[in-house]
Amino acid sequence: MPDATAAGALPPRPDLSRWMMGVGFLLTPTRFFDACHARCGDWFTLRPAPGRTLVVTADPDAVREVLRGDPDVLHAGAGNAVLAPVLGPGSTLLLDGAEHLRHRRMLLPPFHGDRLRASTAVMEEVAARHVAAWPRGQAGPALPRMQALTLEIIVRTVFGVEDPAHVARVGAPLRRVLAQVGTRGRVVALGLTQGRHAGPLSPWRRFLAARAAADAVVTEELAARRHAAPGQDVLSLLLQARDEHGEGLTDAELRDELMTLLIAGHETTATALAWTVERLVRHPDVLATAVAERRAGGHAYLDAVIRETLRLRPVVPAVVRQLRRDLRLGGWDLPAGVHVAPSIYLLHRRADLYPEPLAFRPQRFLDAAPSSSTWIPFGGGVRRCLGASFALLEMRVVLGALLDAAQLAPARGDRAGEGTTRRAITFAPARGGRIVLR
Ligand code: HEM
Repeated sequence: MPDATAAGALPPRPDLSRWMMGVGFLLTPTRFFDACHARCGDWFTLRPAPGRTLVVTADPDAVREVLRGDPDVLHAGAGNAVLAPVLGPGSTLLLDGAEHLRHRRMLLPPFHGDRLRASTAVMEEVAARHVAAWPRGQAGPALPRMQALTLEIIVRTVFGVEDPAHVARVGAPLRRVLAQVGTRGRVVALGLTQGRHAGPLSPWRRFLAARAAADAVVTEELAARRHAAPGQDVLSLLLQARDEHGEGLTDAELRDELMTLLIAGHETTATALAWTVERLVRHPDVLATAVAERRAGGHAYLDAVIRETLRLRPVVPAVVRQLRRDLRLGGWDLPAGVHVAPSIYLLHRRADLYPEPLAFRPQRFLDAAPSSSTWIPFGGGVRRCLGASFALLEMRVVLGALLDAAQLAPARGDRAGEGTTRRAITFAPARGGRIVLR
């Protein structure tokens, strides 16, 4: 659908310089969104790329309406089109309508109920082994360590493989794809060279080569599994899953879904874990309470720490929906084609929803469970992250293993909180969550 250009109907555009509009969005994203909010309030319009109109909102009523609205009018798949080069067109994240529901129904069961509980043993074993091997007494970023750990968990959960060499053979090409979008500079370079006919060393061509290598490994695993006896892993369950017409997913669809689960399923969780330790080492009282609770065998406070981190440092800063027809929202008549983006980042920082919103205070979530309309790090409605329960359990297990095995401290001279950097579509700690383990 062509994007809308009917500017008159749209919320204001922030009066920021062209440079700030382009570079701020990519390089200093939280400062950029704070500046837009300060200038325009809860609604503003951005043009992040030619022909793309993004209406950002932090208005709680509108956010609720968008997340719970008619999925045939509010297309999330079209809104996520930017992910297509990495995930492929058959990814749940990129589908809409009946096809989206068909895929989602088949993907959900492995990540819930008994199946989810069965994943705990893998999470515990991997977490304890990785944490034991992390260097002691030396400052370093938590993020790469968390990425290696969550990658092993998701590869083992999805493919049911245990042999370390096999896990590495599947995991390494996936990390190489993500490395292509892993820094601010690379995101900018990729955007500038995307789709252009350039030499083999151009960022876009290098990205395509990395993706082809990852594709090849996933396709190979898939082919091998089609001929093997089914196990309890996610791929075995997906191979057996059938829709209401008795049809399963094709190989091309399965490939894209596996890519989605592997990538969406570990990079986000690793970043959330890095933010959690970044926050914990700067709040010794919170850290001490979490350790004491762990020794007493509980996890309610640790869960609240995780929820508070996801509130204040959401890994995915916004969800996006493209309008398939004109829609009135928050008093604005938005034309079909526009992209509407409920801002998770701005919503979570509203003083009317969270008193003293910038304070890191896990207690908020001990007194009351998070509300599904004001705490939305996993999005919402029929598009809510289908790995949310998996991610929350994994975070509890990994942080628990960390608190059991080591004392956490901030790196020397590193008392101030870390800023935010953009890694592809995620917001990550600027220095990777630097900590020292003792
Ligand atoms: C802390 C970790 C995670 C965060 C913050 C996160 C966040 C999100 C968000 C914001 C969305 C979009 C929701 C919307 O548009 O309303 C999403 C969708 C999705 N996530 Fe996650 N996610 C995480 C972990 C995971 C894991 C572990 C998996 C898989 C094992 C996963 C798989 C997916 C999938 C398949 C979708 C698409 C759902 C759909 O469109 O129906 N995510 N996630």
